[in-house]
Amino acid sequence: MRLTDVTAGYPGHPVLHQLTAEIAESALTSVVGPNGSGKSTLLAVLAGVIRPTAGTVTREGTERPAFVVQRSVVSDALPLTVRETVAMGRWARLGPWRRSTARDRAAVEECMERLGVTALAGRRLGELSGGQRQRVLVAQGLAQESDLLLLDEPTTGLDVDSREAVTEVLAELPEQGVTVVQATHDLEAALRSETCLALDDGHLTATGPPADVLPERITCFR
Ligand SMILES: Nc1ncnc2c1ncn2[C@@H]1O[C@H](COP(=O)(O)OP(=O)(O)OP(=O)(O)O)[C@@H](O)[C@H]1O
Repeated sequence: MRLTDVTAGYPGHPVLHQLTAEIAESALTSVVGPNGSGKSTLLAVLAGVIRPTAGTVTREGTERPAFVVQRSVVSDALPLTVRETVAMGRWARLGPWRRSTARDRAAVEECMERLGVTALAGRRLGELSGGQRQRVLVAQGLAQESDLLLLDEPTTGLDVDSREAVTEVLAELPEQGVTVVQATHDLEAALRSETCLALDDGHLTATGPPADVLPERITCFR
């Protein structure tokens, strides 16, 4: 996936400025940088949610990207159970009658299992703690089985065990042919990635292996 001279943002507020970057296929990439540097905006551009006002984004895959947003974006009032929320990840794959198959149901159970939320399957999303909800959203993203998984701060606010579990799952996906891009303030998670893209004020300031990119940017992590 390649971005060439991409300028993008919000009406009257450009955030990314002529950004050129390459995202390796079947690899885990972390986007790092201070608050407001444009990480979420970059993910939204990669997801196709925000269209660049200039420049181009090219990608080989044709599958719809799976985009896991920050948990704060999801309303507490949604009357959905955990299982129903994860099953929403299958919607794009359902046939014309919107009927789920045994394969769909198995994928939902497997993703809940991988994220350790099976015991919560019947609970309403609004009743969960922030960390539990975060894991459910990651499970929904996995259930889409896209070849491109984009995640906005997937480990923020998780306890140590949950953080490690999510980081482990994300690190395994590239072996299965999935390109994973996460925006993160989690140093451990960034260290597990193959490549880091560092943003500052909408500009790409560094790109390369974590050992090269992270030491000078340690203040971006909390
Ligand atoms: N919906 C919006 N409308 C207008 N401006 C926005 C909107 N969302 C974000 N911005 C602005 O765009 C800039 C980049 O925000 P973005 O959320 O991409 O940063 P970020 O690096 O993800 O930050 P954080 O680490 O705090 O999540 C900020 O100046 C922010 O105020």
